[in-house]
This record gives sequence, structure tokens and C-alpha cells, in this order.
Amino acid sequence: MNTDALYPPIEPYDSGMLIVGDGQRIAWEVSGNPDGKPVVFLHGGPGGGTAPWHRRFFDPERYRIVLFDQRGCGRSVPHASSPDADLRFNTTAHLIADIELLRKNLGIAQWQVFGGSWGSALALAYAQAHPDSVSELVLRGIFTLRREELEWFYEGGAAALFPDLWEDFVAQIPILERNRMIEAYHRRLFDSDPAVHVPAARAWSKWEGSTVTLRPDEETVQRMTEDATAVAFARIENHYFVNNGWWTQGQLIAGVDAIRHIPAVIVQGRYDVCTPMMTAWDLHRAWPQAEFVVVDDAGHSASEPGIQQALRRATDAFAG
Ligand SMILES: CNCC(=O)c1nnc(C(C)(C)C)o1
Repeated sequence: MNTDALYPPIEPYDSGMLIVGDGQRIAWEVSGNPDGKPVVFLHGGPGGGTAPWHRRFFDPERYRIVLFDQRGCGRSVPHASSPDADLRFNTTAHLIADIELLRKNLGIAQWQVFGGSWGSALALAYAQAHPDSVSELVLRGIFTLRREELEWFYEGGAAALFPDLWEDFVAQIPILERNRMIEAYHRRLFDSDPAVHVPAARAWSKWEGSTVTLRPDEETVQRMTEDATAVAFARIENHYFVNNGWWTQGQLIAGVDAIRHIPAVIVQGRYDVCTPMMTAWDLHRAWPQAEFVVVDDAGHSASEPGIQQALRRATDAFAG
């Protein structure tokens, strides 16, 4: 992955596990300047977890950079890949409450919220629920879990662009069940037998990992298809999708009035196959006050050079 556009690697100066209730603990860390502008990074998936390079979108001299792994993934426990995984207490409302609890425990009054893909959906939902907690929004690869978005990526739309990879994705599912892939995968991802849920999780994660970048990125695919990572990622994503994020259709775009006043930048790859530009465009049309940046030579991932340049430009500008 090319990270030339980003700030140099840094290490956290503080970290821990926050008890959020329901038997859950979330892993958090802080890096950069303890007196800097607070920012919280909301990772994708859901279930994707954070990585050290996520710190590098922010100037460490000017930002107090907070990363955390959402419930059930990364270093948060219990991990969604565990045999007794129970996702009843893993919903959008739980994650929004966790973000506020983390903010208060870190003594932060307001913070910039930076989120891509699922992270953009969670950022929109969090900001609409707690607008006074948000100083700015930086959003990438806009995803709001509307049916047309889910059907595009998981029910055959994107198959037109990746017919070869789509064959591998559907191979896990008997032909008579292929008209409702998300539900068919749900039955297998939550089957107690690892011989059933692990191959399904690897196929689910391979489909996404193989299509989030404009050019093939074997490193991303390898990381995403490691068994425990794949099972947690696939289970959490599928759980949120069968529940449409617990939102009504279009709710996040319809709710823009609550956040229209918040300074914001929307960054979207023109050739984003995972969360195609139709949603970013709908958000832009509803929220013209937010700066809208289309990166014409990029796909979905924040690892794309043009996406990284646009995101760093946004965080530098907000740092003043
Ligand atoms: C449908 N999932 C979109 C999303 O949030 C996402 N896309 N790529 C990722 C990873 C970077 C975690 C692979 O997350």
C-alpha cells in the first residue's frame, strides 16, 4: 500500500480497554499531541477494526488522535469470531453510545469525526444524534445501508464488473438460495460448525477485499481473509445488513438538517465499486454546504493515493 500522502508512522502515548456494558470492552488508543485538536477515527465494515496506519491521516503536531475498535472486532472483546459470539448487544445504537462514553472518559468536549464507508454511516448517525459533540466531519466512501446499496454489492449489481470474483462469492451458496445472498450467508456465518462458518466468512471477506481497491491489492485480501478476522468481519457486517443498520430507508440523508451547520468534507472515489457514488451524490445534493470531492482515479479504499491526498487535505485544513 502506498502511503506517501500520509504523515509518518507514530505510536500511541495512551491506550486501554473501556468497559461499555453488556459484557463488552472496546480497545482504544490516543496518539499525536495531547493538547491538540481532538479527532476520532471510525473504521469501516462494520467489523473492520483499526490499524496503525489509520493514525497517519492527521498531523501529529496538531491533532489528538483517537482510534478505537468497535464492538466485537480488532482488539475489542468478546471477539465476534469466538464460538459463543453474541451480537445482540452489537447495534448502531450501542456503537453511538460507546463513542459518547469514550469521548467523556477522555475528557473531550467536542471532536472531529472521521469515517469511511461504514465509518461514514456511523459518523452521520453519531453526529445526528449528538451534534454538539462534533466539531467537523470528514467522510469517505459514503455508505448508508439503503436496500439499493446492499443489493448493488451483495445481490448481483457489482457482479457485472467482477463476474469472475462473483462466481467465487456465490459458490458458497446453493443455487436455489442465491436470490437472497445476504440471508443465505447469514445462515452459514452463524452456523456453530467452523467447517461451515469459516469458509463462508473467507468467501464473504474475499469478495469485499478484492473489490475495494481500483487495482488488485493482495495484501488487503490476505489480511481480510485470515480466519478470525474474516469471521468477525463477515458476521458483524452481515448482522448489520440484515437489520439495515436499524435505520429506516434513507434516514441518514433525510437527517442532514441536524448537522447542516457542521463543517464537513465528503471524499468519494469515482470508481468505488463497494459503495458506489450514487449515495455520495444523494448526500451532496441534500447537503450542498459540505465540501464534495470526487477522486477521479480511485476506488473505495482509504488506501488509494488520491483518496489519501484528499483526506489529508481535509484534516490539514480543519487543523487550521
Ligand atoms: C460494505 N462495507 C463497507 C465498509 O465499511 C468497508 N469497506 N472496506 C472496508 C475495510 C477497509 C474494513 C475492508 O470496510
